[in-house]
Amino acid sequence: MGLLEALTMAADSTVPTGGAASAIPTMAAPPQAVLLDFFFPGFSMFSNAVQKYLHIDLNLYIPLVLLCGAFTFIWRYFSEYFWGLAESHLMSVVDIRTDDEIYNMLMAWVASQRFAQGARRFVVNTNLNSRSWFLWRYDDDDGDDFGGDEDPTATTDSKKKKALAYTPTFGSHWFWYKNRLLIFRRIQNQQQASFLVASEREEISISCFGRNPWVLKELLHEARLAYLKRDEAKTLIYRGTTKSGSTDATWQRCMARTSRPFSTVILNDKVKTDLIDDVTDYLNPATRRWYSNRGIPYRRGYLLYGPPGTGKSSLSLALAGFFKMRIYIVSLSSVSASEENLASLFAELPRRCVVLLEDIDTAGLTHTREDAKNDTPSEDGADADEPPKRKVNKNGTPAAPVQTPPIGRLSLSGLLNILDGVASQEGRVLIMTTNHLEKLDKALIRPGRVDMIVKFDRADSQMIESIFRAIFAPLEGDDAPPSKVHGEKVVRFNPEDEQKKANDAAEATRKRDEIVAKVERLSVEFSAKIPAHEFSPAELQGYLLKNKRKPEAAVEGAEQWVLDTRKEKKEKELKEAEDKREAEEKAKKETEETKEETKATAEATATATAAAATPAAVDDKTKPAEEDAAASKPKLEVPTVTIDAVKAKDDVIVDANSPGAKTPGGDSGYGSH
Ligand SMILES: Nc1ncnc2c1ncn2[C@@H]1O[C@H](COP(=O)(O)OP(=O)(O)OP(=O)(O)O)[C@@H](O)[C@H]1O
Repeated sequence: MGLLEALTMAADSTVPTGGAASAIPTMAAPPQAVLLDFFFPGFSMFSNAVQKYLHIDLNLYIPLVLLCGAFTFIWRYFSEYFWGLAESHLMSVVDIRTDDEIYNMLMAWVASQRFAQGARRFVVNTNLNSRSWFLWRYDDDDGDDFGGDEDPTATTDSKKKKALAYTPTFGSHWFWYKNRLLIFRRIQNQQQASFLVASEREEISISCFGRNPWVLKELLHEARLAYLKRDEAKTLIYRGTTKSGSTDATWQRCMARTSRPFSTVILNDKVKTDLIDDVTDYLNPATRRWYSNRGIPYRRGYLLYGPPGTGKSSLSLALAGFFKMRIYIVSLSSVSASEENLASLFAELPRRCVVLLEDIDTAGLTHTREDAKNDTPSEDGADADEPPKRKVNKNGTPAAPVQTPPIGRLSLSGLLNILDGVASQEGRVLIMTTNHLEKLDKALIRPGRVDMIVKFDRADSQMIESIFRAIFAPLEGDDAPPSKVHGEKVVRFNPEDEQKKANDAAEATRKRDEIVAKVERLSVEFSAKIPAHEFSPAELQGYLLKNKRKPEAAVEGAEQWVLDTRKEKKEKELKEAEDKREAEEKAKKETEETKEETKATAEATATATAAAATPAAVDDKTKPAEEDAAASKPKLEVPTVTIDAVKAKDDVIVDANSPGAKTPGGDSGYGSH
């Protein structure tokens, strides 16, 4: 017999169909059964069935069940209470914020621990970092290495990127660290805003027994060091941006690039050495003391100027990589570069870093706010907020026509305040870049703000040769043997193999020397075909990269490339000039149209005002005959309508003050008029 049938029969036996009789079993049922039936509908039916077929009286066990429930409840309540007491009085706890970089550091550390890898329930990620957007590292050159498992099916190249990281799931996880028992707790906070993704809603803490939190601090320190070690050979790049949907500016970590060696930036050797020496001296702790003893602000500024694509940004990145500093980049021509934003960005800068201010010749800095309002560019492009002596034309040349910046954008005085003001962090290396040195105000590049100016130029013949060599000369690691494939057998020592390896190495060196000699010869040929000081290194690099495995083809096609590029540039210039002319004409036309519209509106308003004043001022007898004629015309013309509207409005005002008077729009007085 099925359970369902048994239940039905039991129900039939306890619930007779008769009217008054149906009340008997219910009344006979013990009060505890009634109570249980109330909380668990159908319980008495179930217990009757059990008693009938299994001969077990569940009613006997009810007190036991209730006792267990009460005990569990009390246990939970008291354990939570005592645990809370213990936590607040006998334990040390560190809470980790998910919107801070320490979250990334700690999670990377946790993922590499045995307790995390052995967890039976865990969270798996390919990217461990906080989903808080400004900590999100979406563009790292190399994937993160968490010490997680590699995907055996992945190709060798993508293996690192696809590494999986395992972290314990929500709850408390106990582990040993330096012979101390610690608890890693991960809680999902449901009360936070629902639009936040899971990892933003989580709360993380680590606790230890004892009132001294030294072990927690040591753990955090270790996690931080391990995290920074991973980025050691990289240059961390931060960009100043505004959060989407907000006006607050903040630094967004956008990349961790393998540091660019200084040697790969082609520049006069002396300039490079001077620059490195200068920065080395500046970063020396003794120099800092020297500055502070003399009350001189401890800052150093560099100005890199030259045409686009000549290596200004590359040098800044190489410099940051060389000195193992983070680089913080803001483009002053970006929409978000307002005075407020820049001030808050500068206030957030760390103590030791490189700040790269790109495009400082941007419109707002060669053009004052006052000018922007009046739309009358200053004679020399200097800031009106500056003392008059700065307004004198600096180099005797007429200032280049400047774009009017939108009101509220960065002004020169604003930038100077930020660079010198309290918000500007001492100890940073400031690099400013521009394509137009002549546009800059002297105040911006005076010593103290800019201590060294480096000129970048289009490639001369030596640079052309160097660029050619940089692209085609074989470098260490260019053709490295493929890394060991998963599961490959370990090769045992064999003298014959060793001899073969030595021969191969000698052969490779000979071949390499041959290639170097060939590239050397071709670089001279290439340089002879490219006119000096006409093309930027970026343009040359672009051309050579198209033939990166065919140096001979690159040399062969050089003359044709020069002709094509010249033609292209000419066409581009013509098109730009044409576009500019069209834009100017359009703007002029629009201005004229606006002027005409304004004039027409002014005339209409004047006529309306005059007409409104006429009835009071003019005597009935002297009313011109045409006015009568006009009154008989249908009221369709614009000025007439305006007059009526004005009159009607006047009536409304008068009416509103005289009780009982009617207002236009019917008896109610409400409506549109
Ligand atoms: N002097 C140089 N040495 C080596 N590479 C260079 C040099 N100049 C330019 N390049 C190459 O050209 C590209 C663009 O260079 P980069 O961005 O540094 O130029 P830039 O002067 O900062 O340009 P812009 O003024 O437009 O910002 C890079 O890929 C870089 O490798």
